[in-house]
Amino acid sequence: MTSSHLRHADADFSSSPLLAKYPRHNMQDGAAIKVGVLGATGTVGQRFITLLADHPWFVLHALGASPRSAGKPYSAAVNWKQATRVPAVAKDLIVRECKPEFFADCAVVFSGLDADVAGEIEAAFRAADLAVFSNAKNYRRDPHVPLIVPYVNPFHFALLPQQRSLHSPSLKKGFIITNANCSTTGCVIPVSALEKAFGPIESLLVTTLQAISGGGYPGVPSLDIMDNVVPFIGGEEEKMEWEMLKILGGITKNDDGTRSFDMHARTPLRVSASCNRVPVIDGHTACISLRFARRPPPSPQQVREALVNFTCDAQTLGCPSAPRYVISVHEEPDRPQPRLDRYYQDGAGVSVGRIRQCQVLDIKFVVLANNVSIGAATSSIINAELAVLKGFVGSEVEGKEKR
Ligand SMILES: NC(=O)C1=CN([C@@H]2O[C@H](COP(=O)(O)OP(=O)(O)OC[C@H]3O[C@@H](n4cnc5c(N)ncnc54)[C@H](OP(=O)(O)O)[C@@H]3O)[C@@H](O)[C@H]2O)C=CC1
Ligand SMILES: N[C@@H](CC(=O)OP(=O)(O)O)C(=O)O
Repeated sequence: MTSSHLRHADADFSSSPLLAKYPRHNMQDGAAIKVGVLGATGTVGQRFITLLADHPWFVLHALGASPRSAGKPYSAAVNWKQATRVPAVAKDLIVRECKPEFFADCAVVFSGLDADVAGEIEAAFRAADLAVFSNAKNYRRDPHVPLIVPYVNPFHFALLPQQRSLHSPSLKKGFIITNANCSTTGCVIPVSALEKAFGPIESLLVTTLQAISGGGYPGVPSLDIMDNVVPFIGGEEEKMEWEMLKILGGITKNDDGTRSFDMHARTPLRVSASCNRVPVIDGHTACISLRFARRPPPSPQQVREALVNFTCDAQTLGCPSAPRYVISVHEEPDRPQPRLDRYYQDGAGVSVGRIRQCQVLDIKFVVLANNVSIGAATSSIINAELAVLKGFVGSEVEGKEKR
């Protein structure tokens, strides 16, 4: 085991010819990349449809949902819950069953499938050599599947060639990439910014206040959540505790030439999470306290500056869905708040406030992230944009050579 640990520096695509092929502005007709959405009628699926309707590179080509919805035009199948109307590009598309043959022309397939069915369906799509970007939890722990938060660890794309070659039979274009649990995503973005600025974080305690939409539609019954807080979300705490380690962890090159995720190659972090459901429609809040490895730790003012100045590859490379600013830092003592801050950067950014000293660990603060946008659909879309820029989409060769 061991040897080199890959870091952000490995992800150098600044000279990629694909940047010239897929510029920031809209592409000419015919050059767009056809995409499909599985689970298109759900909470996350509807956010995909809204975001993809105006996407400069991707064009909606095929939609899938359960056999209950299949065969109907999208506008008839969906129980649309967005403030805007069903986009014209989607409303007349006939919803398909989630079978690879209906998506064969798609270079990218986004999945907002219910986790009860995502496992088998996503595996079938990958086996059909399709590139799948999933929101579901099923493959997040898979040792060959990158768990990517686009502002944090795009260098984990380096595992894709191995996923393709170890698949039986080996794949030319297909793979599965997952994004993280929505609460994990909101937390790991500021945490990675602090790690980048001040080095490893040793311990992290987090208490979440999670929106109802996190449970999909219709989710928690109104009589359970109105006038109430439910101090349990099945499986959520465990996911937050290990997902952060996989995301912040490194990649180890083994003696036999294969690569593995190594949770502790880059971080000594230990996480303890307490998760609560609250009567908020969208936007997960998390109260975080953490301890840095370095002594003395940074001051609250230094933490503030590091968060304000955070930038990432998705921005500098020109991913069209990357926000201009990733982290908004509030000085007001009563922010962030879900109702006021969940649409920061159209839901693609996160809001941080109440940065102060912690009397037990080092620093504490509050973070708010839109669970349906950066917590789900927006992350998948930016991951796909990064995959295009890295040459992993629609290409058998380029992705193997660029990392
Ligand atoms: N909501 C959120 O904030 C987040 C959700 N996620 C994850 O994203 C995924 C989707 O979540 P969400 O949108 O909230 O869930 P919803 O329950 O709102 O939507 C589920 C989707 O799956 C489809 N579906 C259900 N059964 C089948 C089947 N047998 N075959 C094919 N499709 C089926 C539904 O289609 P139909 O309408 O026809 O029943 C629907 O489109 C889940 O895995 C969830 O854990 C991840 C991060 C955040
Ligand atoms: N469980 C989260 C949303 C979600 O679906 O998470 P996951 O994709 O990790 O199962 C919530 O209820 O807010």
